[in-house]
Amino acid sequence: MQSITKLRIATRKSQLALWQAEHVRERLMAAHDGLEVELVALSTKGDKILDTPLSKIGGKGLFVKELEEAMLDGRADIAVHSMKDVPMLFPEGLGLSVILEGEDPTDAFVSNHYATIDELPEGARIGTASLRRGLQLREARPDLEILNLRGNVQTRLAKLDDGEFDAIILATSGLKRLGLHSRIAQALPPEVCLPACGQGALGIECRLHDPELIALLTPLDDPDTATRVRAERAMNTRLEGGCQVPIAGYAVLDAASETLWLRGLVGNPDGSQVLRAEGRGSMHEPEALGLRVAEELLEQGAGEILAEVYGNEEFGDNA
Ligand SMILES: NCc1[nH]cc(CCC(=O)O)c1CC(=O)O
Repeated sequence: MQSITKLRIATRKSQLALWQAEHVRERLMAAHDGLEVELVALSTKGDKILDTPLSKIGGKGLFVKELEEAMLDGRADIAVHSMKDVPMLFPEGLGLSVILEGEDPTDAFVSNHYATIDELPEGARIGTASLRRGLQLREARPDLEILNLRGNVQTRLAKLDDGEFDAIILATSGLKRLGLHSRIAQALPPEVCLPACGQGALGIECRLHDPELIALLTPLDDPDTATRVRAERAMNTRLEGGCQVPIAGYAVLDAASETLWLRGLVGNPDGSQVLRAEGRGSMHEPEALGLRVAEELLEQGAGEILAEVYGNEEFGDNA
């Protein structure tokens, strides 16, 4: 017998966050007859401060802290996160309970004038605040001018439409969720732009000592996506990747052979040094594979590159 009759979801107020929370609300109501689910919309530090590079505001989990406080003091029961924004460590008592089926994990090239990144003319202006995206773009096209671009998805699109940029890069998943498929000029293949760890996947955070609540959430879990994300996050954790780092990690699951293929990348922001490593391993041991790929990157000098980035004030967004 299910005794929880009402659940509150803490969410940020951006359209994408609201879409994601609403999606989980509908999934939960479909899984549990008569369950009432309510959204509790909160402003986070990362949403309020838009004129400063994220690195200067400081603190990991700029977008999740307020949501976690709401769960800890009982104003909310769960929080829905884009997995790529979720820090590696959780406050005492909280943790991830389920990972939902993932959307397309790629990055999207978005432009009003050019169909692909290769069509961009020499010296074109491209907007992104992500070190990960910036360094891979520089590597592919050293001639491009890479400019800082912050704000939520709609703000970023508005800046593109105002002519500030010839193109911008956004997560394909975010655009699809918001019904903005038509904005995607080109889904960048992982060979051109390896996605962020956890990109495209949603996770639910909750109080871990609440078995009844966790049982209620379990039907939403997608084990294949969870496996993929666990490998990517294990790699990120070993590299001590916070959220504002030039690290990419992308795992692909082959269910038939029960193997996982993980590719990782670390680079310095100007793209002058880009390290890559990859590995295959059992889908039953995703963390072991993540560790192995991380170790290979560290052997190539990833630690030195990251130490330099962490010591530098200028680094940017986590996308
Ligand atoms: N950094 C912001 C952010 N966090 C999650 C997404 C949506 C994609 C996802 O679910 O991973 C986005 C937007 C973007 O990167 O364009």
